[in-house]
Amino acid sequence: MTDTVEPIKILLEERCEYIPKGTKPLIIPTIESYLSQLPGWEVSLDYTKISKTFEFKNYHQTLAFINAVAWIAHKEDHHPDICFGYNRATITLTTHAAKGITLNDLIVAAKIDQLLAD
Ligand SMILES: C[C@H](O)[C@H](O)[C@H]1CNC2=NC(N)=NC(=O)C2=N1
Repeated sequence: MTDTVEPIKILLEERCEYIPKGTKPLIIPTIESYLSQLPGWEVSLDYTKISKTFEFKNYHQTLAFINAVAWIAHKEDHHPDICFGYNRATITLTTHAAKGITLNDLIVAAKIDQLLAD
C-alpha cells in the first residue's frame, strides 16, 4: 500500500488540531514541500523537528517576539520550545503524540514567520 499524497495546504489559513497519540507524522517529501513555503526553517536530520533562529536588535525586542510566539502557542494549543539570549531566539517545533512533524508544527511556524512579515 502506498501513502496517499495530501494536497499542500496554505498554512496561514489553517488552525492546529488535536493529534491523538499514535498518529503518523508527515512523510519526508511532504515536510520538504512545506518547508519550501517556510524560508529559514530547518528540519532535524531524523525529520522529527523543525527549528529557526530569529535575530533582534536587543533584549527588549527579543522578549517582545517571544511573548507574541507564546500568544500564538496559546491560541493554537501547540507550544514550541524556545531558547533565547540577548538578541536571538531559536524556536523548535515537534508533535509529541506523533513523535515527529505534523501539520500543527508547520502551521505554528508559518504564523510565527508572519509576526515579522512587513
Ligand atoms: C492536548 C494538547 O493539544 C497537546 O498536549 C499539545 C499541547 N502542545 C503541544 N505542543 C507541541 N509542540 N507538541 C505537542 O505535541 C503538543 N501537544
